Amino acid sequence: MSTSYDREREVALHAVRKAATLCQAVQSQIDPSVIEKEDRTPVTVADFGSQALICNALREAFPDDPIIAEEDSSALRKNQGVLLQVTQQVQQIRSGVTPNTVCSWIDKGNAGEYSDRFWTLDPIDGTKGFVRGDQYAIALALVVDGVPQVAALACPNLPADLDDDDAPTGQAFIAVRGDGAYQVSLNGEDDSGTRIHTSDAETPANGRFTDSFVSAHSAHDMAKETGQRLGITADPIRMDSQAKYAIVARGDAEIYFRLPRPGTNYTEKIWDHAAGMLVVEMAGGTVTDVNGDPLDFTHAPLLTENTGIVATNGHFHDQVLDALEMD
Ligand SMILES: Nc1ncnc2c1ncn2[C@@H]1O[C@H](COP(=O)(O)O)[C@@H](OP(=O)(O)O)[C@H]1O
Ligand SMILES: [Mg+2]
Ligand SMILES: [Mg+2]
Ligand SMILES: [Mg+2]
Repeated sequence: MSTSYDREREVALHAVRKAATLCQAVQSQIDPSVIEKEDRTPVTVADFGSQALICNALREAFPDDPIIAEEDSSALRKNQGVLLQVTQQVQQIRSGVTPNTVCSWIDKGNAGEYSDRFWTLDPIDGTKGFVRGDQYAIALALVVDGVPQVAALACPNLPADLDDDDAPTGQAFIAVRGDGAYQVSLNGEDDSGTRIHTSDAETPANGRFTDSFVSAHSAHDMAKETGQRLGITADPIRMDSQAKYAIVARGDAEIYFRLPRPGTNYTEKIWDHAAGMLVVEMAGGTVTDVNGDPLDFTHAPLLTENTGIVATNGHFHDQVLDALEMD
């Protein structure tokens, strides 16, 4: 029996659109008040505000669904000035909300561990890009029995056409397993959007690959050498956030490499990949780790069974894995 996820799709799209409005308002300010977390990574007013709005929207629509999200309110409760800023931003969309309620909405995202049906949320993916004024994403996915089924990926700074400087920016990517992937204007009223497909290139040669803007997040040298072995001559498209999955899904690049840096053993987080992976798969692409294994979401919040990520247009995935020459 197939399950319809129409309501989940609608709620997810609406929630990421509202969160994007908040993020755009914060990004237009000069100082987005960065806090450093205990792991020394940055978080901003917009990360917290986005998580509060989306968790509340999910709480209202699906009160029984756990949410595994990146942020929690502990750093915020210790910083009343920033909490006030977050509350003011959330009030632009949900008037009258108090700081305490904002914190409780954020912490609705702290389900922490795997269950048969849960949402996973990255309220801002690519916070470093967000702070720089570059690409970032708001990434929400519903995972059922360990498999992402619904994805809403908002990319507020992504142009409709990467090669056109005048193209309008602000896209959302929506995918439901078995039902294709769609690009929807972030700021418009149309919820259906346009179906997207990965590139139809049958060989990687002369294609393009994308990897992280931040060299600490993925081995740039290894990606470049692998690209050269595959006959790719174009410069990599270095970009923050799951916007990388989006550009593979709509055919602007053939490959996304996220390669572990030698000597490090970082474990990827589910919210950095669940939504993007589903968008690529439903656009015709393939996503595995560097060993060719499928991403395993049953160890949420971490992808403990996987090492690195490779996403391709789906036409030469094995060839790309072979070229990686991982030992
Ligand atoms: N050493 C590391 N290796 C790989 N990914 C890392 C990392 N340190 C942090 N990250 C993750 O990389 C994400 C950003 O990816 P990208 O470089 O593709 O934009 C971050 O998401 P957040 O920005 O949501 O914290 C964070 O979860
Ligand atoms: Mg982070
Ligand atoms: Mg992230
Ligand atoms: Mg984040």
